[in-house]
Amino acid sequence: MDNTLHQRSYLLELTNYARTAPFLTASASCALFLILTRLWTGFVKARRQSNTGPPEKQVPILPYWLPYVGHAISFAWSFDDMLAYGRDITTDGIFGLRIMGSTHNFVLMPSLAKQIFLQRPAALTSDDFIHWIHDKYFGDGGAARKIGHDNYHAVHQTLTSLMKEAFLKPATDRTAQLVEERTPHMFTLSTNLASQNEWERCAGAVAMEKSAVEVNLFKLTMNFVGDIAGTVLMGKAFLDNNPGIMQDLWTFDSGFNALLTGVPVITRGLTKATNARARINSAVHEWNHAVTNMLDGKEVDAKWNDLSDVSETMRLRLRALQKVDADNPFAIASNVAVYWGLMVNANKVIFWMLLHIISNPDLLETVRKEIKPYAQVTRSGFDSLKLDVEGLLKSCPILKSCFFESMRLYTAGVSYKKVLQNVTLTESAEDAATFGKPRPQTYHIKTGDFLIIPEATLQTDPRLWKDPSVFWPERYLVPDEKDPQKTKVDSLHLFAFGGGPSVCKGRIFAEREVLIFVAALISVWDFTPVGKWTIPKSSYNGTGSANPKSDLRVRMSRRV
Ligand code: HEM
Repeated sequence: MDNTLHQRSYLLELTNYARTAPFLTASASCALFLILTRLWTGFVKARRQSNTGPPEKQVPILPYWLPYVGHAISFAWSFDDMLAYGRDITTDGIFGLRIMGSTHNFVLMPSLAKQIFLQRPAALTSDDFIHWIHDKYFGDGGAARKIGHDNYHAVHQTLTSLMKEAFLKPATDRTAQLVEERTPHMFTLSTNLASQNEWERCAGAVAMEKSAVEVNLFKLTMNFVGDIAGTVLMGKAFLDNNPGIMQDLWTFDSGFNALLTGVPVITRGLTKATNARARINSAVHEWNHAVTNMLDGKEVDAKWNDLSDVSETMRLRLRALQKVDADNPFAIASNVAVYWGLMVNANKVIFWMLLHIISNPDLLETVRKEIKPYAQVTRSGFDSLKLDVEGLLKSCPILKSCFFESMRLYTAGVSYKKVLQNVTLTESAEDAATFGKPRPQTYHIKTGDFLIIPEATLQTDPRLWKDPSVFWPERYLVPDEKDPQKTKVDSLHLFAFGGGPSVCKGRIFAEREVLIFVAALISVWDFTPVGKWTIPKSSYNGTGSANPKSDLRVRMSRRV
């Protein structure tokens, strides 16, 4: 009785105090609430983290301070730091973040990633993620969502044509032909800037003594590759009629992260990105109409007279868009997405791979020796470079291994899936041992959660890759089981192109493109640094492939 009275008077005293100092009381209550949330979520994580408990368990979620909001702020601030932190503090194959009321499970083990790739689209879908990108980044105003599941997929499935011969053969042949024609004659060095090729103008090309040329290597690579790749996908007329389109694309790409948040335009950079997007969308809108009319046998404006070189995939997409009677915002965003996907990944990988090879004299010599039979250079006028693409793809293991290593270090793809049906994932014994766990464990992922494979986090995990920050050209050369005297190239646990139904459909072409450009450039040109060789730090506009934080100036001179 005495005790109860004592408690009541204490409560009364507390209430009176709160009335006299409401601000202080509210602040103290908030702080207490946050601390309790942090303690409780920390406790739950520690329990779930246990590697010695039952083999089946729920995903450990990193502790957080704010209910509902969870990790949203730190994730938006720097998602790669957040993911690296999550990876480094857990031995599990998966960890969770709470973001605005939903659970996002990040997968760290290759064996779990492979199981995710095997799930049917009825269990996991990327649609929500893709629709969000279409809405916020490509600016379709939600058209991809509104057009309905069946219509959306009727258009989407045309992407598989990127992996079929009807696209691949002409696209590879055209790329090789343009690279052969242009690589030995990259520079006009005209004193009139307007007469220069776009890539030399953008690269600030300057003629030096002994017929050397000084350029900014990243800008040169982006624009030289972009011009050819864009021509191969969309046809020459698209670039001829839109001379500023590539520069607009780089500006648009630089706004990826910011546009994706959907925050209204506030900075100058974002305004520039939005304006560039408007110009790209308008160019693709006009092109969509011209090519559709051409396919229908209708008359087209004289400037679109020759559309015979539009790629098979883009023709199929325009037919599919016509069939589902797509409105303009959906038709535009659908085709801009493919053009953008083609333009902002492979050329960056080419830059990094080229730089690692040319800045390492021993590696350069080895690769040149390996590719020599498949990249022949002579001084004979315009026919001075001949590429054997088949040979480059199949008989140049070091070149291919350098490609994988560049992908590992300089791409950050993300496979983002919503869980439509409960999913169970089990770690392999090998992965569990690699992560230092006494045994593999199984996780149950609930409907409504998200499952994400952050490729860059896996690609730089020291448990999976020895010296993960080192560019190691021979990393993927493994003994051939059929003939132990020989080595073969194995991509190991590299999933830079994602996997499962949403896997990168451009991956076969991308590999060909990268090997063709790198082989051609190092066969025709010698590169020396202005100053000394440095590998710049990399940064991402979001996911995708890395940009260098600074460009680097090099001198190029013809070898033969
Ligand atoms: C080295 C260069 C490239 C890298 C690293 C890369 C990476 C990726 C990744 C990580 C995805 C998402 C996969 C997933 O959700 O699991 C993707 C999707 C895609 N990529 Fe690539 N990509 C590259 C080059 C290309 C090229 C040259 C094209 C040609 C057009 C292309 C077209 C696409 C398309 C259309 C998709 C969407 C697939 C779908 O939703 O079904 N990519 N890419």
